[in-house]
Parts: sequence; structure tokens; C-alpha cells
Amino acid sequence: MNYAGENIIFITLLSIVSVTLLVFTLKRCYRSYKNFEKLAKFDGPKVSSFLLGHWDLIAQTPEMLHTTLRQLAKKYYPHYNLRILHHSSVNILSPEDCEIILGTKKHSRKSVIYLLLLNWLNDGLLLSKGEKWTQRRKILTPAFHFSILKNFLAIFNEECEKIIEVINNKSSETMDVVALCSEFALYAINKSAMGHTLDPRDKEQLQYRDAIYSMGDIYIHRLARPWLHNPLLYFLSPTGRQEYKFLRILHNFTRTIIKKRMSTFENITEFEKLLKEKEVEDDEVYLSQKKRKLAMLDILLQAKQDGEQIDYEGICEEVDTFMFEGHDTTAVALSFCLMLIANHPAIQEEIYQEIKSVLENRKTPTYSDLQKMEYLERCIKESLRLYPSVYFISRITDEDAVLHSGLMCPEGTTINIQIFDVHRNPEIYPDPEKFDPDRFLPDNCQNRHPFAYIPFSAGPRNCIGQRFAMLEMKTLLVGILQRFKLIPVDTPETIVIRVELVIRAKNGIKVKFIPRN
Ligand code: HEM
Repeated sequence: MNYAGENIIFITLLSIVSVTLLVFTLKRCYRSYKNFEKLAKFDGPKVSSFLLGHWDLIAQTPEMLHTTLRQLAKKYYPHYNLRILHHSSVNILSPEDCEIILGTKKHSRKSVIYLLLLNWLNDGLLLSKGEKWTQRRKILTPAFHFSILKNFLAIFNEECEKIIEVINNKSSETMDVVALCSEFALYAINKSAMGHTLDPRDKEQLQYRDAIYSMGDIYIHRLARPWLHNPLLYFLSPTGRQEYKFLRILHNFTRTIIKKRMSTFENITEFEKLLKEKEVEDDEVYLSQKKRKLAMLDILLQAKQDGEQIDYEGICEEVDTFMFEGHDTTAVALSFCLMLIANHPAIQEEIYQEIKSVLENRKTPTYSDLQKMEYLERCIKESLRLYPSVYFISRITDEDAVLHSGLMCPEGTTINIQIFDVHRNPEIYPDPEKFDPDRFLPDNCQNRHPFAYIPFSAGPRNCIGQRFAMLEMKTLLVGILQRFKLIPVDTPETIVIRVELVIRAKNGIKVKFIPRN
């Protein structure tokens, strides 16, 4: 065939692809505009132009976007609609509406917003749906049973000691707690859930953490640009190519962990097998450093071996999901909590007294010690109310859903649940900006709507790692607070919040640590 013939074939193919793409896009736009028409009865800000919708509101810096979202929540409670080009959504703010959407399996499908994470997390537990999600959740749930968590406490205590050493070496200096907490959480999830000990000399883990931050920026950039939601256009864009670079870092890191664990998995001990089957009552046994720890990754490897419909790729997507969900969320929550405690000396003293009275002269808490620290738990809960790491989540209605106001979201509507604003509702939390752990005294929350507090989401697709996270957070806080007095450097007023995959403080969170005698 000559060049002219080849060119004709190429041009014909290109035209067919372009026309198909155009028809597909126009059809989607038409469907979305129809959907938006149906949502017109929902209140919301005025669109700046018919074509762009509220694009100008969303395409801002992550700091400004945070401020805008909070203003919209105040102005349009209990819900408002937003449209970016052809893509519209209803944003809900009241516990009643959260219950309608989250309290049922009917609307458990994740929205298009999550597809932006697909290249990274693939079809892991966070993104998967239907039968696959049900089956994976069933396989993974035992990995978070309290008898397994007890087993992890020794690891959390070990990792906590390393952080104490870092602080000791720099005590009385101002430190960025975000870096500290991120290191703690990454080591803890690796050693516990993955059964893998990170080598502090490996620079891959730093690259991994940096790549997660970069993915946060990329996510917000792409979110505000619906044309980049198209995988092909995204792949061809500079941001898409940048993401590809970060994905290689993220995936190489987790693949190395999986391969290392696979090579030793055959050597799983009888003790570990026993732990899988049997709840062990004595929590001191878990404090023994000689015992090997049961890893969540082992459960996946075992499921693969048992032919439970999980293959190597399936394991990779779960490890990517758990490494991200199980490290960054907790690190963020811990950092904000340390800042709040530093800024409230009376509350800090009360936590210190509780730790002293439970531990007496011991330094290392057992599982049951941590269960007794109710005041500390209330402080963590209140901190997660004010700074929920996962500040919003999103769903698609699987059928028409009537909200508390009587307005209807037709099947296929994207619903954004603005957790940050649900938690700052002054009707439910008077003086909502105030850090007041007593809001979580049993008497004070018994009449509260169950969906008024949802840092771990709620309903069938709630956070599988919430007890893991609470245990991990308590361990680090006990370790730090019994040895250091926290002095505030940053305050809730000085930090600048930005929204990414999780909320972050733009310039980190600084705290000073003074050793206690
Ligand atoms: C303070 C720490 C944490 C917070 C605030 C948090 C919050 C959340 C929230 C809000 C969701 C729902 C997401 C959605 O519906 O889109 C979620 C889901 C999830 N979380 Fe967490 N999380 C935390 C810690 C953890 C930890 C430690 C792990 C694992 C070790 C974990 C693993 C997961 C997974 C796998 C899901 C998806 C569950 C599913 O869809 O079945 N999270 N988390």
C-alpha cells in the first residue's frame, strides 16, 4: 500500500473516532443538562454563565475552595446544587439527609469524583461496587477484628517510641507535627497490616509520601476541570503525564511490599494460624516482642491461595487502597488533634491526669488501658468533629431519593456529603468552632442524631479501619502526652486549611514539645 492509501485509512479512522467521541460527549451533556433541570428546584448560588455553570466557584486554589464551600454551607443549609459545565450535584449538609443517602445500601455507588482515583487505587475496597465490594469487604473484615487489633498494639507502641526519640532529640524546638505523624502512621500501617518493616534508610518511603501530597494537588486540579475527567484527554494532558510519574512511585512502593511479603508468606507460623481462627483473651501475650504479627496482607495472600476470587492484581489494588486510606487520614487527624490539645492547656492537663491514673507508673499502655482512657477518646472524637480528615464523600443515587425537605433527587444524581459542614452545624453543636470534648459525654450525645457525627462515614460503606485508627491515635497521643507538655505555635486561627484528597494545613502544623520531668 502506498502512503496516500495509508493516509486515507488513518484520516477515516480518526474521523470515526472523533465523531463517536463527539456523539458520546453530546449525549452525556444532554443527559446531564436534563438532570440539572430536574435539580433546578434546589437552591444554590447563581451560575456565572450557562455553559460553565459554577465552574468559577470550584476552579480556585485549594485554600479558597475550602472557604467557598464553608460559605455555601452557611448560606444554603440544608442543601444546595452545583453544576460544573454539564456535571451537576446536590450537596447535603443535614444529618437527616445524610441518613437518607448513607443509611442504605441503595445509594452506595461512589460518584464520578472517585473515578479520578481509579488509576491509582483501581478497584480496591474504596472504589469497588456490587458483588465485588461485598466479597472483598467480607474477606477483609476479620483483619480489623479487635483480637487482631490487640495484636497490633505492640507495633504501635514500638513506633511511638521511635517518634518520642525524634522529639527528644529536638525537644524545646518548634516542630512540624504533620511530618512526625505521617512517619508514625506509615510505619505503623506497614508493620501491622502489611507485616512489613520499612527501612528508615530507604528513600522510597519519602518519595511515596511526597507522591501522595502531589496526587492531592492533581486530584483537585482535575476535579475542577471536567474535560480532564475523560481518561483519553487526561492521558494526553500535562497533568495526566505528571500523574503517571507519581503513579509509578506509588505502585512501585506497594508492589515491593507485596513481593517481599509473598516471599515469606509460606513460612506463616502455627501461632498466626491460630490467631486467625481464635480470639485470644490475654492482651499481654500481644505485647511480647517475640511473637510474629498477623498481617492484613496475609489474609489476602491466604484468600488468593484458597482460591477466594482474589488474584495478584486484586491484592495490589487493596494494598494501594489500605496504604493510602490507612496512613494519610490518620496522620492528618493526629496532627490536628495535637494542635488542638496544645492550644487548650486545661484539656491537656486533664488528659495527662487520666493517663497517669490509668498507667500508674507504667509507660507502655495495654489494650485495656487504652479502653479506659475515655477522656482522651472524647478529645479525639471532638478533634475529628472539627477537622474530619475526609471532609466530604460522594454517592450516586441508585433510585429516586426524597430528601428531608421533600425535594427529590432523581436516580443517577451525584450527592456530595459535606462532612466538614455537617460537623459544624450550630443547631447541633452550639458554638461549633469551640474545642469541647464534653460534647461527647454519653449524656450529651444520647439525643443527637446518629448521622450528625460521621468522620468515618456511616452505614454499610463506613470506614473499615476506624477502630484501627482510634487505637493508633490513642497510642501515639498517650506516648507523647505523658512525656511532653505541648506548647502552641500554630493555632486554629493561624493555620490555613486547604482541601485536597483530605484536608490539610497549607503550611504544616507547628507545635513545641517541652519534656515533663
Ligand atoms: C482518622 C482516620 C480515618 C478517617 C477519618 C477515615 C475516614 C473514612 C471515611 C469517611 C470513609 C468513607 C469513604 C467514602 O465513603 O468515600 C472511609 C472508608 C475507608 N477507610 Fe477509612 N478513615 C480513617 C482511617 C482508616 C484506616 C486506618 C484504614 C485502614 C487501615 C482505613 C481504610 C478505609 C477503607 C478501606 C475504606 C473504604 C471502605 C469501603 O468502602 O468499604 N481508614 N474512611
